[in-house]
Amino acid sequence: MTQRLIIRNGLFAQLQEGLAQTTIKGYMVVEQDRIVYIGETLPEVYEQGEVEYIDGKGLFFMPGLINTHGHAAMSLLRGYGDDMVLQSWLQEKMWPMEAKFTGNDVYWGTALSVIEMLKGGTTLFVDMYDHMDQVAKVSEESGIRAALMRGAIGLCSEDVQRMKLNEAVQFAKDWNGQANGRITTLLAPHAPYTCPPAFIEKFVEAAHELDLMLHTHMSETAAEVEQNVKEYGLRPVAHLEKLGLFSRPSFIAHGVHLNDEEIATLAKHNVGVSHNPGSNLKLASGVARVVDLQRAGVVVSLGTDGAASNNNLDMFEEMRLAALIHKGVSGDPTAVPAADAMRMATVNGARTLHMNDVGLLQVGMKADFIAVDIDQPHLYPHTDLVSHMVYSASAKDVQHVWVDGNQVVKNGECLTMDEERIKHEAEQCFRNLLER
Ligand SMILES: CSC[C@H]1O[C@@H](n2cnc3c(O)ncnc32)[C@H](O)[C@@H]1O
Ligand SMILES: [Zn+2]
Repeated sequence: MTQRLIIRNGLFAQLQEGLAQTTIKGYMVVEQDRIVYIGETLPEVYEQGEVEYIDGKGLFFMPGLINTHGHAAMSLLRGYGDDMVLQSWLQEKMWPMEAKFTGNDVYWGTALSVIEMLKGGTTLFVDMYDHMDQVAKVSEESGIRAALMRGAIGLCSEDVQRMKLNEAVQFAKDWNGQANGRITTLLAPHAPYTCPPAFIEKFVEAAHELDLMLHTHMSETAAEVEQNVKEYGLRPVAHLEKLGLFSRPSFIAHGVHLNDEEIATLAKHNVGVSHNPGSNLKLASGVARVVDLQRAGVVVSLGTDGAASNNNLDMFEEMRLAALIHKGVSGDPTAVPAADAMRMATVNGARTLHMNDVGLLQVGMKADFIAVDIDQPHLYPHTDLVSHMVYSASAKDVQHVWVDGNQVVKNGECLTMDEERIKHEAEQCFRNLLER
């Protein structure tokens, strides 16, 4: 028997570039894990057999948000190191605490982030961390879609580097395609300033062998660019290009400090950029050249980074920041219009990850979508709902969430995770970390 869901009286976001309208009023039909119909009227054939109906009145349906860069377990360190620049934040606050993290800490920290993300409308998240089996386990149990990788910092002996590479490869092999295809794996040398060139080359080699994408932090701060030039005689883009990183499908996090030539190189190799405006502002790293990147043809998506540098995982806030700051820095009010910001948080995330069946409400796509409660004072009048999602809404307005055709959030409550238990365990983990 086909499991069919029909949403009627709904307003559905249409973000395909070049379309005249940004919403359709009417019906959406989902069968199993796919969208099979969207339109103003409902063909009779869909009403036959067993059907679950949802009344979409007062709801705005849009693709699930795609968070293309983060470290979920870092939610345990939210508020632990505020108001610092990247290098001292990492060296003085994050790394000493992370060195004490166990698998149990990563499990509960990740669960805390995943429930925040699901309740806030994120249906696919990218995660780079350690103890990745725990991250995969949370992803499998919660029903979220995930692109996961063991991040490797190479500031250690060659033996430890080898161990980290093996772990990264083993994790990628074990989990790729698991959870009914909801988990995808990648490889991730952490950054050019934490990974010696030979170590990065080994990741590139492994990515070729296993046919995996690569992801890394790059050009986040001016100091990092300067250090790269001093150490290797090249800016980070040329350095990573020389090491072959862009010979694989890849995307970088941040890309704040890029010159014109570097932007052209990223475009040439089809390297995506995960723009993390909240984290870049909080760590005082700067503002990425998003308009120039887009003009050059680079796919720009949005990420939150970890909750310790953001300090939440609200992708609505990232859309709003992206739409606002580039107007501010350019003096051009047309920079990053609302529909562009929403594309960055949805379909561009999918393109960044080379996934062609998520990110849009379109026939044939996976049923990863969310319903936002638009019957709220801050979302009236219903002039332009795409504009409202970017400039006025927040994670708190998300009412229902589906991933892979399964409802995971209903009336604002996560159906797949035990919120009270997660909050309790995460608090315990943090207290225990302080004492260890
Ligand atoms: C090796 S796992 C990931 C590693 O990345 C660190 N991290 C978190 N946020 C950032 C950032 O903005 N730039 C660089 N590195 C970051 C995190 O603390 C983990 O150690
Ligand atoms: Zn990061």
